[in-house]
Amino acid sequence: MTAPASPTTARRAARVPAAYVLEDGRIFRGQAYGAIGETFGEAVFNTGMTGYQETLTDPSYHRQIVAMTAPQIGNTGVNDEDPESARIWVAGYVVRDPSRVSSNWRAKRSLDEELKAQGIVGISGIDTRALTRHLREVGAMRAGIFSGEALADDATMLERVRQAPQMEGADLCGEVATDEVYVVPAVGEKKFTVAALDLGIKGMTPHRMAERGIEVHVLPANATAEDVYAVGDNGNGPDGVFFSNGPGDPATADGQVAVLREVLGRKTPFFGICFGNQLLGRALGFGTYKLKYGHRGINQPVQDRTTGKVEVTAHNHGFAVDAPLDKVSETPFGRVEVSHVCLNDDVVEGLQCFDQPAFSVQYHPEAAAGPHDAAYLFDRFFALMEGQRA
Ligand SMILES: NC(=O)CC[C@H](N)C(=O)O
Repeated sequence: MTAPASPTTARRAARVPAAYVLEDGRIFRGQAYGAIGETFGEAVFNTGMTGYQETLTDPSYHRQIVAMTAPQIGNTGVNDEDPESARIWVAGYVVRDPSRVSSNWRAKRSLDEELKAQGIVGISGIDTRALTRHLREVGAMRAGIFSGEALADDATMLERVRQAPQMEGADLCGEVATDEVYVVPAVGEKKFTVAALDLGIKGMTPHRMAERGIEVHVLPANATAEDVYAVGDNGNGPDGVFFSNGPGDPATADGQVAVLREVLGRKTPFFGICFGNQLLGRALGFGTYKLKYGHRGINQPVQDRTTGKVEVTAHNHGFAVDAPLDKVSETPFGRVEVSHVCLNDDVVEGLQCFDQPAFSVQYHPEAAAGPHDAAYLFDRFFALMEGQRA
């Protein structure tokens, strides 16, 4: 009779080799984590030390393979309260050291189990510092994770990665948004009604509005201006319009830009977050461009140029608005200023219209996960609607 395997031996036996293959030929080898198989997406990294559940379930990560720079992931397991949507959206997951123990009073299962249950292919045991430095130097690019039967010789895997679609030019918000309209009721007395275009909305966003007395009607990504103005009491249309975060290249979202131009033309109060900021930029006539490796994390310094204050903020974006920082721009919808800027790299992080009740930010005031410094932006939206009603 053989002695029972020690936990260490059992773990070793369970290890399945895996490879993380980048489009430029760099290969990291590790072990399968989560589901076994193959997956493709854009290689990006997230610097959050916490909030992995919110990251995994953020629809903006659709078609991206996310590497966590925090060395150990999974410590608090998975609960049923923190997801930002009904499923995990990342195309693949890359970690250094998966926690062997889930320890939290809210934990229902381990992260490994959750990744497996949702069929998310991941890899662990790779040098995520070297990976991140590489992506910072060379830029975000296509990648693939291969394990089990999918693990092949390097040339074959590389060829498969190079056949995957690029993020630039990808029109993805329709793939993650709701098909049906739904309503998030105001908490307490209802003060305003907002039509929110779901381009990949995170659950916390309507919640932040609802807790301020706003009833939020969440509309599919392909909603028309007519659909937007059908929201609200007595046929008067909504008190405000909101455009959410979302995956893909904002340059592809022509339909939504056309809707937004109609909203601006009617001077309805508007607030946009992330993808919504990029679309406000486009509606005003600015371009958007792909950043070298993007901003993804929960401690990015942003300056609110109207108050001079610096906020520590949550980010998840790979594209940005191309607007001048040093002057007020004249646009078909009046004067506009860059209201917020990232202090790491001077990327546009917010737009403020002067002749329109409209503004937007590139980062995440809903803070899920992340610091709450930017919560005042929901109050600004509320105040805009109050001003319009007065
Ligand atoms: N979180 C978002 O809304 C991301 C917007 C866009 N997909 C980008 O990567 O820049």
